[in-house]
Amino acid sequence: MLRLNTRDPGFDKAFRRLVRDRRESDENVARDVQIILDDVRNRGDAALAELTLKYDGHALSDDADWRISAEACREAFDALEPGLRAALELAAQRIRTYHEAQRPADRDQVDETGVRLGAVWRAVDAAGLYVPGGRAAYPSSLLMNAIPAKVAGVGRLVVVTPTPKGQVNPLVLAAAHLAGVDEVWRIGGAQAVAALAYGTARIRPVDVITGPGNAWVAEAKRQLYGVVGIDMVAGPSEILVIADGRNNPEWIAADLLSQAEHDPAAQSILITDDPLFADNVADQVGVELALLPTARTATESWNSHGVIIEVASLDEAPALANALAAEHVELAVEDPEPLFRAIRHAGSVFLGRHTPEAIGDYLAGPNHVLPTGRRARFASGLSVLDFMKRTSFIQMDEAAMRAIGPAAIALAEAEGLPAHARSVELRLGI
Ligand SMILES: NC(=O)c1ccc[n+]([C@@H]2O[C@H](COP(=O)([O-])OP(=O)(O)OC[C@H]3O[C@@H](n4cnc5c(N)ncnc54)[C@H](O)[C@@H]3O)[C@@H](O)[C@H]2O)c1
Ligand SMILES: N[C@H](CO)Cc1c[nH]c[nH+]1
Ligand SMILES: [Zn+2]
Repeated sequence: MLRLNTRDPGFDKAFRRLVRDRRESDENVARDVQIILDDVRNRGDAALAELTLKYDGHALSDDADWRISAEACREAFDALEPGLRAALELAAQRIRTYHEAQRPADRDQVDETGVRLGAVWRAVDAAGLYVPGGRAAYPSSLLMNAIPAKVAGVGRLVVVTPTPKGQVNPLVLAAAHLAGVDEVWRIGGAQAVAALAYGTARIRPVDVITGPGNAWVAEAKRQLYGVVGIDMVAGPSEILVIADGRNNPEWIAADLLSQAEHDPAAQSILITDDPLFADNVADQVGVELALLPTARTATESWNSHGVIIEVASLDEAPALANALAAEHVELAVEDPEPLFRAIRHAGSVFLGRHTPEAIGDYLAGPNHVLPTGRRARFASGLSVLDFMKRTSFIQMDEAAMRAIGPAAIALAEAEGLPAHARSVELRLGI
């Protein structure tokens, strides 16, 4: 864990390094991913089977090894223990309600020159939904992917999720049934993203790939953008907690570890104006790590990427947070509003002492698939719009052409494109 103090002379340099380390993508991962993508593109299912055996220890032999049937998903849902079923249904209902409000409106208007113009929104035909499953299984990510896709009106929803050592997570299947997913394939990592993008003999390609994953998954999506659409790059989790000294250190330590336990590459950062509180949180992290079943991953993450930054005043925090542009930002203070107004770059913000990030992971309503690696500077969390695209339209009559056509002719001639000019002139009888 790295301890910094904004009053130290070396702070600016150390902070710049911290920011730079988050921005740079790992060259080794990029190279390995490119090899995997090429392999799946060239050899299709044979490459998928080899890579799945290599990385997941799962043999893809008969059909049931490849794909989970709709019936198996329904059976998993029917077999759910009532408490878990109620929790899953509550999460689905809250996520659906939140995302239904994101449905965009079409535009259709006639302007003052008589030109009709506007835009219509249409869903993509097929979406590939990545549901992580390496270290842990993520039924919550299935809901976060599939529900906005359904709300958008996507015709074909294709889930890919790894089943390490052949172990299928029943809650993922139950969530697939609840959300109305069409296909569930037992593949993961960069190879699954490649299969969705290029298609194979077994798997038909999709138009857009969404969802979170580890460094290999995130890099695969990044490299395949253009072959398919993607939501954004949602890689190893990050949390930045801005907390004053009046918090319970146990709560804040748990919040930091809630993201550290996802991945050794995850990052947890605390910014506080109280040095004693900083010490207490650091101690508490040690205490909680000793009790955590996920301690191995969380310890690696905290030791390699954990940071505590002491500031003279919390007024310094927004500038630091904006430079880090973290996936999640918690504002653990009495009145979070002034800090919230100053946070410009964050995937999602959690306001006040009683709003732990983990509640957003499961069922608050907003999407938990969020940009990482400082991409919150330009990207947003997954939404209904990621499954849709906008087609603009224009309709003219003769009068409208007389009003704006001559300007088009002038511009076409200025660009040296006479066929463009001619196509307008003819309609003006020139
Ligand atoms: N940003 C977000 O919105 C968000 C949301 C949820 C989860 N996450 C992140 O999702 C990730 C889940 O990771 P996970 O590993 O548990 O599951 P995962 O499904 O993302 O990755 C597992 C796959 O990674 C591939 N892989 C593992 N090691 C590899 C290697 N050395 N070379 C090539 N491929 C390799 C394998 O193919 C394996 O199937 C975590 O990083 C978590 O923080 C992010
Ligand atoms: N924190 C993750 C996003 O970075 C989402 C998640 C799912 N389950 C638990 N957490
Ligand atoms: Zn989480």
